[in-house]
Amino acid sequence: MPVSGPAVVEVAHLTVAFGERAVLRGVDARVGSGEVVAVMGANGSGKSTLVRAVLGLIPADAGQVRLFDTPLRRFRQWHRLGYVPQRLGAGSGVPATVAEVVAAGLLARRGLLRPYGRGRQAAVAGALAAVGLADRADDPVATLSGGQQQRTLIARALAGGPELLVLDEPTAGVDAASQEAFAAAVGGFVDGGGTVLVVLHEAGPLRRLLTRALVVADGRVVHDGAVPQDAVGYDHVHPHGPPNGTELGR
Ligand SMILES: Nc1ncnc2c1ncn2[C@@H]1O[C@H](COP(=O)(O)OP(=O)(O)OP(=O)(O)O)[C@@H](O)[C@H]1O
Repeated sequence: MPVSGPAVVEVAHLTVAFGERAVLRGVDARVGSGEVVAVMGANGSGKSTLVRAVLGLIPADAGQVRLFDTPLRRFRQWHRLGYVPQRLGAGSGVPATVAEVVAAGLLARRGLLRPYGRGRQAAVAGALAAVGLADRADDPVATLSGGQQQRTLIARALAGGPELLVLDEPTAGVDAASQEAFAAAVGGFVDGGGTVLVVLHEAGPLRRLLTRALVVADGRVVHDGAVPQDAVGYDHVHPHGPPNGTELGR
């Protein structure tokens, strides 16, 4: 693989267990500046756990995570990251508009943008335009389709002007129009020099943007390199190979 830019995410020997059950078993991974890296693998293989541990949302049992060359425990520059979780917490009961949800993405920028200032409004409008939802700004988010709600979350992540976007299965169950709008928004982010770490079942509309794929199986990275042609996962991932630590296609 070509050497990428300075490390944005570095993971070494990362181990996470829930109770007795090890879900990540010594994962090593690196995402360089400007890369668009997919994390692929079967249901339950540990993909979400990996990105959540990278973000410090769940504690690691062993190993190290560095973000922007800083150990996770000392990392404070959260405005440099945008995170889109698997889905909008449904049923929060808060009747927020699309613009309000997106504005929440600016909270990490507190102090840089005044609450109701023009800079803030422009950041919200720009992020909504990037995902093709400019005309829905004032609608309650609950009235949007699932795909449009997912785009709202991406706009929220983009609004703060992050350098790294972390996306967890952003296109799962999303209609084709939203998938294309999503791919265009990520493409614009990447063209502007952004770095992306994205959990995916299949490359789908992001394929042209992906620079590399990490395939996770049973808590280990079993492939780090070219993006697989087919949906990865299920039981056919490398069924005849050695049980762990092996790279596909070499
Ligand atoms: N908070 C938790 N407590 C206990 N077990 C968990 C927790 N989070 C995840 N797990 C378990 O860890 C394993 C890996 O889950 P994870 O969500 O990382 O998988 P995934 O590869 O992202 O799967 P999917 O493709 O279905 O989203 C699963 O067996 C899951 O049940």
